[in-house]
Amino acid sequence: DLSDDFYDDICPEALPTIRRVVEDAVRQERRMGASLLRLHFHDCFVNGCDASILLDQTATIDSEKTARPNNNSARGFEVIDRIKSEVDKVCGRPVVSCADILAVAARDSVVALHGPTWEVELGRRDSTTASRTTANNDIPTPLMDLPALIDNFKKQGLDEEDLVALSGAHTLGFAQCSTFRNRIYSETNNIDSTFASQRQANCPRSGGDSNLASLDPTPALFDSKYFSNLVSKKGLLHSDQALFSGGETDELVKTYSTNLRTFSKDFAKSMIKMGNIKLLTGNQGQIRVDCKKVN
Ligand code: HEM
Ligand SMILES: [Ca+2]
Repeated sequence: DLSDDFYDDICPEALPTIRRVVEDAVRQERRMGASLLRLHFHDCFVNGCDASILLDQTATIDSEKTARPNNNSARGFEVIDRIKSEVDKVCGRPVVSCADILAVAARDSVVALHGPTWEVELGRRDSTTASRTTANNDIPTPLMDLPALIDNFKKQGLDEEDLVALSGAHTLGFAQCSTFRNRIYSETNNIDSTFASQRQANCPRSGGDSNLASLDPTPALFDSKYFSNLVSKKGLLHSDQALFSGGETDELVKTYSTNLRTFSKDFAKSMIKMGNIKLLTGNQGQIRVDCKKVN
C-alpha cells in the first residue's frame, strides 16, 4: 500500500522540507533528534502509525499525550507543527499526512545524529481518534523483564531481533530519574556498582524525579555504546539491562556491542517494520490540516 515515491509527483519538495526543519531543530538542540525518534515509536505502538499521539484532548478525543509513558515526557510536538506548516506551504495545500511526517522526521533525526539511513515507505493517513488507555496498555514500561518485552513487541508483529535492534534507539537521548530510580537503588545483581553510585549522584532517593541521565554515554551520537554498556551491566533502565541478563537476547546484544555496521543495518530494517504497523491507507482516515486536531 505504501511506496517510497508517494509524494514525488504531488509534492516533490515535501521530503527535503522535512529534512531541513529536522536538521535545524537538531542543530539547535541535539536531544530533539532523540525526542522525534521516540514520538514515532509511541505513535506506532498505539493502534499503528497514524499520528494519534499528536491529537490534543477534546470532548471526543481521548488524548494520548497525558498517558503515563507520554505525560511530561514525550516532546518535539512544536517541531512537528513547524514541519507541517512549512510542508503545507511548500506543497501549496495539505497533502502530506502527519503520520508520514513522524516517520520521515524519525529517519532524518537518526541521520542527523550520524546513524544509518533508509527509505521511508509513504502514504500513511491520519487517524480521527486517539486512545489514552491503549497508550497506557501498549507502550512498554521501563520496569519490564525480557519475557514481557518480547510479548509486548510480539503483539505489534515485531520479533526478538526487532526488540533488540529497536531498543538500540537508546543510543540517543535521556531518561528521567523516576524511570531508573528503582534500578540504581534496589537492584544489586545485574548492575555495575560504580555506575549505580554515579547515577545516584544526580538521582536522589526522593525528589529530583525529572533529573536527567543519558541513556548511553554518547546521547547525541548513534553508536554501539548502548550495547557495550549493557554487556558491562551499565544499562540505565531495567528494561535495557533485561536484554542482557542471561536470556536469549544476550548473543545479539554482544554482536551489536562490537559491530556498529550490523546494528545499523538491523536498526534500519526494524524501523521500516515498525513504521508499517497497522496503517491507514487509501481513503481511510484523513490528511490532517493541523496535526493537533481532526479536520
Ligand atoms: C523496549 C522497550 C522500551 C522501553 C521500556 C522504553 C522506555 C523509555 C523510557 C522510560 C525513556 C525515558 C523517558 C523519560 O524519562 O521521560 C525512553 C526514552 C527514549 N526512548 Fe525508549 N523505550 C523502549 C523502546 C524504544 C524504542 C523502540 C525507541 C525508538 C525506536 C525508543 C526511543 C527512545 C528515545 C530516543 C528516548 C530518549 C528521548 C529523549 O531524550 O527525549 N525507545 N524510553
Ligand atoms: Ca550513543
